[in-house]
Amino acid sequence: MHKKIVRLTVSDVRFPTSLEQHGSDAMHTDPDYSVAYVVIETDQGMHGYGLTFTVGRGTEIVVCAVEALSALVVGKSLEEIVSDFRGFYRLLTSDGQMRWIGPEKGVIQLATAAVLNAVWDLWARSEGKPLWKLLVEMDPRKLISCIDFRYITDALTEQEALDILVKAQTGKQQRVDQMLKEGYPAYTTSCAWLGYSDQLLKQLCTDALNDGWTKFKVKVGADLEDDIRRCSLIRQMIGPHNTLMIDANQRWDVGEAITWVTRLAEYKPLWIEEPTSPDDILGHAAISKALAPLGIGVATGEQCHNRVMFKQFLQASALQFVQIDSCRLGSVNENLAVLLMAHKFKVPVCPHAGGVGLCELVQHLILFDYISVSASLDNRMCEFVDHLHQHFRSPVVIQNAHYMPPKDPGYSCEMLESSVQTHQYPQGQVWKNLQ
Ligand SMILES: C[C@H](O)[C@@H](O)[C@@H](O)[C@H](O)C(=O)O
Ligand SMILES: [Mg+2]
Repeated sequence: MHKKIVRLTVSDVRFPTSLEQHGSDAMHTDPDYSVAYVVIETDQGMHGYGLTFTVGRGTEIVVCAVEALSALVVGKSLEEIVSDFRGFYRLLTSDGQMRWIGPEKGVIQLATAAVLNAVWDLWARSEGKPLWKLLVEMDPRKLISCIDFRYITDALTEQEALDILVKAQTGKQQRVDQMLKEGYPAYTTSCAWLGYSDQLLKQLCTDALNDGWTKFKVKVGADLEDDIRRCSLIRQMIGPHNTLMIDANQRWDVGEAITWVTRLAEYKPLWIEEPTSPDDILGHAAISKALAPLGIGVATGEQCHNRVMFKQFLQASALQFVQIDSCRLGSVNENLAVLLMAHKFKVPVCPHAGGVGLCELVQHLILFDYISVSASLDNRMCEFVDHLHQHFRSPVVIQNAHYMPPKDPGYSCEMLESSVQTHQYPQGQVWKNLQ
C-alpha cells in the first residue's frame, strides 16, 4: 500500500545552552543549540521525523527554507521517492528556481537535510528497522541509486562505489555482531568547551575518566596562553596514552594556524580541527603539510557544505580526518557519497556530533561506514557530547565510551512533544521565562 505524504510541519526549537556556555568555541561564543524540526505525515497516519542543527538566531531562516521545499515533498508517496531517491534528491537540490539560493550549500542545504532526514526516518520506520540496519541490509545497487554522483565522477565512479560496497559484504555479519556487542568507539568534547572554567574542566575530565573515556577534544583558538594552560592541564589529567584533539572552529589564517598549533604540539594532539576557513581547501593542504612532521593531522567537515567540497579536500590531501555531518550535507544520500569517497582516498571518517540531535543521527551513519564500507576502526571514532539527549524519544546509548547500536525503528531524531512545545522559539515556556 502506498504511503502518501500529506503534511509537513516545521518548528523552530531552541535550547538556551549559552547560559552555561555549553557548546562554546572560539567563534561561537554563545551558542543556543537549536533545530529546525520537521515532521512529515502520511495519509495512513505514519510519521517521519527529521531535523537540522543550528546555534540559535537564524533558525527562523532555515524554517522558511524548509517551508519553501515542502511543496516538493507533500503529495509524493514514500514508494515513489525511494524508487528513485537520486531523482528526488535532485528535485530538491536542483529545482530550477530554488537552486539559485544554493546550490547545495548554506541555508537551503541545511533545509534539504532536515527534510530528507525525515524521509529516511519514515522509510526506516516503515521497514521496522533502525536506519543503520536499513542501510546495512540494503542491496548495494539500491544504495548506489540513492546517491547523486553529479560532480564527483572524476573522483569516484558509480562502478567504483558499487565495487567498494560489494567487497565489504565479506565479513559483514561478523561486524554487525561485533557492533551489537561492543559498540562503536567514541570521544568526548563535553569536558572542554571554551567558556568552561578550569575548575569545571577538571571536574568533568575526572568524571569522564571514571566513566571510561579515553579520547578528549579541547576547544582552542581564542588566546594562546589559555590554550597552553588548558591543554597542559588536560594532558596531565589524561596521561600520555589517552588521546587529545584540539578544535579551533575556523579562527585562524593559514600561517597563524601553523604557528599556533606548533606551540601546542608538545601536548601531542592527534588533530587540529577546523584551523581556518572551511572553504579554504588549499589553505588546509598547506596546514596539513606543515603539521605532518609534528604528527598532527587536520580534521574538518562540520561546515563542509557538500560532496564536491569533500571531493576537493580529498584530492588535495587537505585533510587527514573526514568529519561528516548528518545535517550539513544533504542527508544520508550525500553522506553515502562522502563515506565512499573517503574510503577510496583511504582517509578515516570521524563524524561531527557537537550539537543537539547530531549524536542521535550520526551514529547510524558511522555504524554503516564500519559494517558496509570501511571495515576498519583504525584511527576512527565518533564524537559524543553529553547534552540534551533527554529530549529525544530514543536517545543514544553510550556504554564504556562506545555508541551502542540503536534498536528502535527510524533515524532516532524524534523529539518528545513536550520538549518541542516548551522550547519553541519564541513562544515556548522556556523562552517566555527568559524574557
Ligand atoms: C557551536 C558548536 O558547539 C561547535 O563548537 C561544535 O559543533 C564543535 O565544533 C564540535 O566539533 O563539536
Ligand atoms: Mg568542531
